Amino acid sequence: MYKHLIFDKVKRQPLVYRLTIFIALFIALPCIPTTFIRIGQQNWLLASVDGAIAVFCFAVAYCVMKQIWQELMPSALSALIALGVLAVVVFGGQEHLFYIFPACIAWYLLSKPAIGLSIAIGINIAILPIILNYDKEFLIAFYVAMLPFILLLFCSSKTLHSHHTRINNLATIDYLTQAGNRRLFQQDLDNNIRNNERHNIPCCLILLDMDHFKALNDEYGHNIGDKVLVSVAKLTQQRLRRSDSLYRLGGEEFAIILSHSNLKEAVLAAKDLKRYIDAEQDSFLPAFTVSYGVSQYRKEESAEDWLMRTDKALYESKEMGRDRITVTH
Ligand SMILES: Nc1nc2c(ncn2[C@@H]2O[C@H](COP(=O)(O)OP(=O)(O)OP(=O)(O)O)[C@@H](O)[C@H]2O)c(=O)[nH]1
Repeated sequence: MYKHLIFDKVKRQPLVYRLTIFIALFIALPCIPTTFIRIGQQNWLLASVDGAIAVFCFAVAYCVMKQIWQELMPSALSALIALGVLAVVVFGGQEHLFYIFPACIAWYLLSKPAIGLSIAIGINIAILPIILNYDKEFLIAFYVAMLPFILLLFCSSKTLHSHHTRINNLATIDYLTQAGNRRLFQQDLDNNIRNNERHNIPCCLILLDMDHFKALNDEYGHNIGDKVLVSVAKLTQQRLRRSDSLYRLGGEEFAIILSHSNLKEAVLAAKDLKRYIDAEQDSFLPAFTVSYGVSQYRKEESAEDWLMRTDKALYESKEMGRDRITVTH
């Protein structure tokens, strides 16, 4: 019964944690009998090294399972790897090689991949002269045993990468239109301002706001309204250059940051976009128009001031009758 409870707990962990628990147990379990064998041989040094490794790995598995002390894990694993290298180099315990590599992989899984990989490669190169003195059969057995871990490394790096991309998308992409969200907009706006201040790279902003969207929603329903929003984002994305990015600021308001563009180029881009959106609308959806505000970043202006200035231009478009572009200089 208790066994099942533990198994269930492990099964509920994310894949990366499950792999780490597996690796920690893979290292810990063989260390128990070897500790007793060393005690029998009265080899106290290696007995304490093996005992320490077993305790260490059980502690790592426990902490990962309980998801506690995560921030201590890289240090714990570093200590484990150091202990392994010490055992190999100083005491000549060649079987300790078997956990250095998995421990590096656990390091890689739990922390930054680049650091984990560098440690794994660095340690393997460092202990190469010692390994080369071992007999051939041992080396073949060692690398064959390590093969599943190398495969694990590749599989887990793919999983980690896709997890990372998913989390990043959830945090920065608008779920409806797949444009960047307001948080990403704020970040990119700051980055563009920094680039302008440091390298004098011009950047522009276009704000877009759907006209009479409330009326469209009221007449055709919220679902059709959503489809219109998706369609606006799609048409806009089709027209943007690689260096331009689209964001949904909320409701029916969008923004485009044009990195590397001056005001003249931004006005041309806005006119071209307006023409395209007006001409290419989906015939299955109700017709709509959009108002625009265009501006270029002015030196030493804050992000809020720049946004407010562009918003004023957009407001002017609305005031003047909508379905038009207003430029602020
Ligand atoms: N379908 C849909 N509607 C939304 C969404 N977010 C906001 N809206 C609606 O967008 C409408 C915006 O209305 P207003 O701010 O009055 O703007 P408007 O009717 O476009 O008028 P003007 O901007 O002055 O032309 C509101 O009715 C909101 O409910 C959304 O995600 N989907």
